[in-house]
Amino acid sequence: MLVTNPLINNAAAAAVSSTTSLHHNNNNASRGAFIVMEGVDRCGKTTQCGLLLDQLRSDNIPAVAMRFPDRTTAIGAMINQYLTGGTDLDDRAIHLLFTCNGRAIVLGMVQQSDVGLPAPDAVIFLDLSQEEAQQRGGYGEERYETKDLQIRVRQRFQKLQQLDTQVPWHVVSAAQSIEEVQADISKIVEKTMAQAKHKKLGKLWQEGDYVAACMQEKNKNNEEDEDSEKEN
Ligand SMILES: Cc1cn([C@H]2C[C@H](O)[C@@H](COP(=O)(O)OP(=O)(O)O)O2)c(=O)[nH]c1=O
Repeated sequence: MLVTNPLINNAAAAAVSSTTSLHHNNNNASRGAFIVMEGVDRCGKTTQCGLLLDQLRSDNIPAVAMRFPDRTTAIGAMINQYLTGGTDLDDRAIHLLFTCNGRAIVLGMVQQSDVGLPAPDAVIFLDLSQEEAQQRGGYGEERYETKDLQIRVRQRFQKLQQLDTQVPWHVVSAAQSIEEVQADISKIVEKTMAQAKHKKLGKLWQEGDYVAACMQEKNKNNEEDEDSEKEN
């Protein structure tokens, strides 16, 4: 979910899985806030974004939601075909389609294609274990909704959170009741909107962060390779 200036409609979140977003423009403020809601499939992004949108509007705060991938565009239709199993695509090709559609898919070198996109004022990460997500409705219908992949997605999110020195990440337990998650999100959104008024909107993966992230990723991969060689 994003809460943002309405001029920005190509917001990006550097992560796997669908992102629901919300744009907000408060006339009394210099600008609105841009907030990304993330998490594994079925953690509750769509539900919580809808609740937040209703709440902001009932408080007379203009807000707009955006969803990634946006399956209504021509590129979104190609992503949809891939996710629902209709077509096969090379990993790099699907990554670029996600980027063109407004978001990224994995860490490391592929971050390059997202450098310079608007950076969120906050990321709200709805944290849910794979076991709990699997018990929720509709799980397993799409290509990425497999146990192993979703476990890796959650680990990648945790890594991304450590690498992201630019954007504040807020981890909310999505295993709570809908009302408890909603209350946690409300507090974060309120604080983020107040802070965003006085801040310039940043750009995603500025060169320094990007290079640092790639180096960390490369070192980690080398360590993992060495560990698996020792095990073999
Ligand atoms: C928010 C929430 C959703 N659900 C269910 C409703 C939906 O059938 C399913 C997925 O919710 P949804 O909001 O669509 O998740 P996402 O957008 O992250 O994929 O989970 C719960 O069981 N408990 C919850 O607390």
